[in-house]
Amino acid sequence: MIRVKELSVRLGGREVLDGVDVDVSRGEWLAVVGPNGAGKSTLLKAVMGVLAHRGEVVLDDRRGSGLKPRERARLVAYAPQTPALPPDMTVFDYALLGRTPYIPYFGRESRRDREIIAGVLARLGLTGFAARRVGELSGGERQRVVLARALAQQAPVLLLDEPTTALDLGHQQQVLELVDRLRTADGLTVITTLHDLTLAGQYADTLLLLAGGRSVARGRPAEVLTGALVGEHFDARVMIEPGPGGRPVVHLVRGET
Ligand SMILES: Nc1ncnc2c1ncn2[C@@H]1O[C@H](COP(=O)(O)OP(=O)(O)OP(=O)(O)O)[C@@H](O)[C@H]1O
Repeated sequence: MIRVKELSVRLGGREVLDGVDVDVSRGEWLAVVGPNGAGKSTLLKAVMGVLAHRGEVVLDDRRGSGLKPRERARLVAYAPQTPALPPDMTVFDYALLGRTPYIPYFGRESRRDREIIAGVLARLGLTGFAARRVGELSGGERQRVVLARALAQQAPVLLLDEPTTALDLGHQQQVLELVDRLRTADGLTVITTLHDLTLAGQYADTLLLLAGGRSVARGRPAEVLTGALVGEHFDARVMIEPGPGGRPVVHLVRGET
């Protein structure tokens, strides 16, 4: 579904991604993990086609560079880490922007578009927020609204940049479970960046560990979340043990005092 070959991105005179390969099958969930500045967001932006890059991005057998904006928006939905939100827009109208690729030029949204938005808001626990202005929301509420816009696109590929950072424990679980349900029910292909390594290991099929713009490990959660790899690339002292379903749980270990 997504094939990335030899992807390199140069920003500020520096290679921030350097020859990265990614293969994600239809219905697969890939979590991109790595330390701050590793290039995770850059990878998502390049796959989304909003950053100049070298190398090849193929989405559903089509070269990413050949897609027109509306075609791309029907194929890939992207929820950025820190989007600029128009503060006076209502939650409903902001989520409705996700339907733009389906609304005719100079046309209006259909009743079906409005039903889809109502459904997405309900699934994210946002029904009561529909008439609120996005500038008046908390960080976690805003994050769910950004996700609502992406889900409203009903694209077969979902790129989520740190979808849970501002969310409390329950909402983290709600959002990741929802993405997982959509993936299994509708066959969505998902790439998320995630700082929480335990969550990444619990939900994703495959992990890609980036460090310094390069791919340093790729595989099943237990193959990537090892003490050696996490210790080396995050410069962290951790204890890793098998959790639910044998998937690893990563604990930070306090140093000697
Ligand atoms: N517009 C830019 N100009 C110059 N350098 C940039 C630009 N955007 C990003 N970078 C640099 O590229 C590197 C990769 O950034 P990126 O946002 O992809 O990292 P990340 O892995 O997502 O980090 P984090 O975990 O902190 O979100 C960083 O060193 C960053 O400073």
